[in-house]
Amino acid sequence: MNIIRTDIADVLIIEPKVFGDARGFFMESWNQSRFDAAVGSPVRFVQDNHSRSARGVLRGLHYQLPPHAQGKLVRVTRGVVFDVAVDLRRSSPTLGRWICTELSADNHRELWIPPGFAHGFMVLSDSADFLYKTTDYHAPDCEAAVRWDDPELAIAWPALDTPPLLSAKDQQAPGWREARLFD
Ligand SMILES: Cc1cn([C@H]2C[C@H](O)[C@@H](COP(=O)(O)OP(=O)(O)O[C@H]3O[C@@H](C)C(=O)[C@@H](O)[C@H]3O)O2)c(=O)[nH]c1=O
Repeated sequence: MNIIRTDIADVLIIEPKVFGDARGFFMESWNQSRFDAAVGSPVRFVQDNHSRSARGVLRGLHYQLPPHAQGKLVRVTRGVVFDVAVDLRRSSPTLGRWICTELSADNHRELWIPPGFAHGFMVLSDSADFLYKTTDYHAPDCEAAVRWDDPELAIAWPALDTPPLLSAKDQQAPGWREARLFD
């Protein structure tokens, strides 16, 4: 597997080794010892999630606060998404900065987003299956969100021909200035 360090410390792009043959392909989508070595410390995942979304759906920007902050290892098994992680760590030199990458069934890329980040994605294909592992359980009382289009964050979302489709919750998400940060 190939590890790409990003401009934000601790956020990693992972490219698994893909073995293609006449039948199709094989890859290890997660290998604990290699993954832990790349991250530099042991990571314990407790939940696997799968969502399906149509073109133009935007989910985000989401996070859970302590004591149920989540690290997420995210990937796409059908379609293409534009994926974003925003640094919410108060003491980080990159607080308020974001990184983005395209994740697709074809590029097999995975993104490791440690605890302390908001995460979201926009679907660029007709449909996308989004799979991710999390380091803590879903805890509705700890859920938080930041507006996807906050002007201060200025995330360079791809332009689509229609406005993105958001959940009611995401339409009411607070702006960056009101966002709860991680100490
Ligand atoms: C996230 C989650 C949701 N749910 C339920 C709650 C709700 O009824 C339904 C849909 O939830 P949401 O609208 O929050 O789903 P969604 O907007 O897909 O939320 C996800 O968005 C991406 C960007 C993330 O980073 C994830 O951590 C998660 O927040 O699923 C669970 O049961 N377990 C979970 O872990």
